[in-house]
Amino acid sequence: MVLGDAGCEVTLWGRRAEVVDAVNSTRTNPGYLPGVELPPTVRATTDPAEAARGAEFTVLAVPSQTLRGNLARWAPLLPSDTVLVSLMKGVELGTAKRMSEVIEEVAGVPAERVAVLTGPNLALEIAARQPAASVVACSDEPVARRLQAACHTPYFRPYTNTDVVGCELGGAVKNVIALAVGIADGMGLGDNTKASLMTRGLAETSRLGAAMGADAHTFAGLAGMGDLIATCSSPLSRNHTFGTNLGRGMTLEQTIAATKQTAEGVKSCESVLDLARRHRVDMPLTETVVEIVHDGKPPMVALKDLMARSAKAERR
Ligand SMILES: NC(=O)C1=CN([C@@H]2O[C@H](COP(=O)(O)OP(=O)(O)OC[C@H]3O[C@@H](n4cnc5c(N)ncnc54)[C@H](O)[C@@H]3O)[C@@H](O)[C@H]2O)C=CC1
Ligand SMILES: O=C(CO)COP(=O)(O)O
Repeated sequence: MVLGDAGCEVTLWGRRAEVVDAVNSTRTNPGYLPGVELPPTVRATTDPAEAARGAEFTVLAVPSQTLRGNLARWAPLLPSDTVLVSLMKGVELGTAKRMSEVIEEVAGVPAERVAVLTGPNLALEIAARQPAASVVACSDEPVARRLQAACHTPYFRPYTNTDVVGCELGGAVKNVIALAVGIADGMGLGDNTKASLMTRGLAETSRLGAAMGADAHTFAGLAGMGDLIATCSSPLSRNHTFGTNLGRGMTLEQTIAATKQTAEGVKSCESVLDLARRHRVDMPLTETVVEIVHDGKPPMVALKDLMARSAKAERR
């Protein structure tokens, strides 16, 4: 919708024929975005070759853990000069790779042909065409500027950045922190607790970023603090809602059953912790989320353990 509103010709690929037909015949996607009118320049197809044909940008927005398998099928169909754009906010389980790294590896393209779009961009608010800012990151700045022009509309304001690592980490780790804040919400805890989790969550994201060569400024920007605030405060966030349900006492199975869409942090908390261990970075909040979500640790016990950690300086 954003690309179409910005004047691009867009071909969406979808795996379900009934969704593709609905988009083409009604110009809406009733299952996901009821009532949102898509621009006339947006069409849909179930044929990936048709979607890829002649694409200046190939925008990838499948759940992170499915990217490798999907892209392996699409890669041979892509134009040789297309720029691949990741909207995904996750880290691959097993490899601990960021989405742009998976793209480079599977599509066999250099980093200059891979870009990332990220920021405080809750889908339902964007679909309502409410004003929002965002970041388009690419190691090749002219490519970032081309993508910026392609998605700039009166309601969507993208800024360029060349720090791909920092932008991707900001997007993936904030989902883990949003789970923690949601859990606190579900436990009935107040704003001091939530602000403390968000701030210390950003501190551990920045520590990981420093170890991985990211620019510290990125975490104070839209891809870091901006997205963290939106996701941790909004009832529209799937990660925040997932955490709230856990904090209210629902089991993991009940919470998964109640979640219709992707809550990336549920899987990525494990791959972020894997990354932290590979880089020898202490990420106590991420570790706590893994313990609650995957090891069944009761949230109240987890919180007590977090608070009982040894006293530290704020900046290390
Ligand atoms: N929804 C949001 O507000 C935002 C989402 N994102 C990111 O975008 C990425 C995708 O998220 P959403 O679109 O919200 O998730 P979603 O769960 O709403 O939708 C993902 C789409 O992929 C399809 N899908 C699911 N499994 C698939 C598979 N194995 N192969 C092919 N297609 C599959 C689904 O049918 C659906 O159409 C995530 O990484 C998320 O973090 C980023 C910014 C905002
Ligand atoms: O990334 C998002 C907003 O920027 C969406 O967050 P959720 O995936 O938690 O809904």
